[in-house]
Amino acid sequence: MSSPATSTTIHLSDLRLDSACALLQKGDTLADAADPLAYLQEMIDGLCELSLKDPLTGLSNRRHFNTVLEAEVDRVARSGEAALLLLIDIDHFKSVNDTHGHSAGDEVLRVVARTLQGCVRPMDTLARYGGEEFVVVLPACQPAFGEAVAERIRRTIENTPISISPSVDLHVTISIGGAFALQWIRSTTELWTDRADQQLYQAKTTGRNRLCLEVQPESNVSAEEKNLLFGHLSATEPAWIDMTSGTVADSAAQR
Ligand SMILES: Nc1nc2c(ncn2[C@@H]2O[C@H](COP(=O)(O)OP(=O)(O)OP(=O)(O)O)[C@@H](O)[C@H]2O)c(=O)[nH]1
Repeated sequence: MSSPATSTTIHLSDLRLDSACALLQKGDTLADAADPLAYLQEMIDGLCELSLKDPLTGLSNRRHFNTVLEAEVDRVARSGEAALLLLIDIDHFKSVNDTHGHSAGDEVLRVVARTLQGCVRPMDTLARYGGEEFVVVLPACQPAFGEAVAERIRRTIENTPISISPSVDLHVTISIGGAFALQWIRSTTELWTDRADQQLYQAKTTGRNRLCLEVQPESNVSAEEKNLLFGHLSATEPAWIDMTSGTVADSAAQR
């Protein structure tokens, strides 16, 4: 990590908890900085970012993703809107590491992450779930749209060359498993993720480089029951935007 006396820029990739603690304990180091308050603020911002982001790819990390997914489960239970969860796993990634080395593997992960980010909407949350696995939650996502997006993601990765050296371009494929949230029902992030994971397993075992989406489960809640469950909320809730059509709708009319 560069000395604060010479530079106030935090290099996140260099930031380690022990070095951050050492800096905080060393009062004279901060006093030497050109602007100790700005330096400290920058360090706090950097630590916050570290706690939310995966350092290799810059995507959200699994912890942050779980928080977003919890909120989405709540939203779907209240609004009955469709939402899709996709688990995305690079096929035979171990052989990339084994054949080309770990740093080539890291580059593949960075390029896949960037490419995936380009395939989803700003309102979607994409994260690195671990190792060579990524996850994305798509709020306000009707089944036909979800399938089209997932297939576009699969095809885009397949067609993206990944340069790991001046003379070597790699192509990788991904398997995708997806499941829609249970509308009107307060489920859990674990159950939702498990359903998507079963689909990913299906995609892997039936040949890889494919997409398996669970058929969206029918809601058993009748219109009358929805009114009983949520009718009392409509008087206090503001109008909201239907993200699928872009129209502003009265929340009561959606139920
Ligand atoms: N370069 C690199 N490799 C990683 C990282 N995290 C996990 N891996 C590697 O990812 C590989 C995952 O291998 P497997 O779980 O066998 O999966 P796979 O080879 O993709 O096979 P399938 O998923 O069945 O298609 C392992 O070799 C891990 O070491 C990372 O951050 N960087």
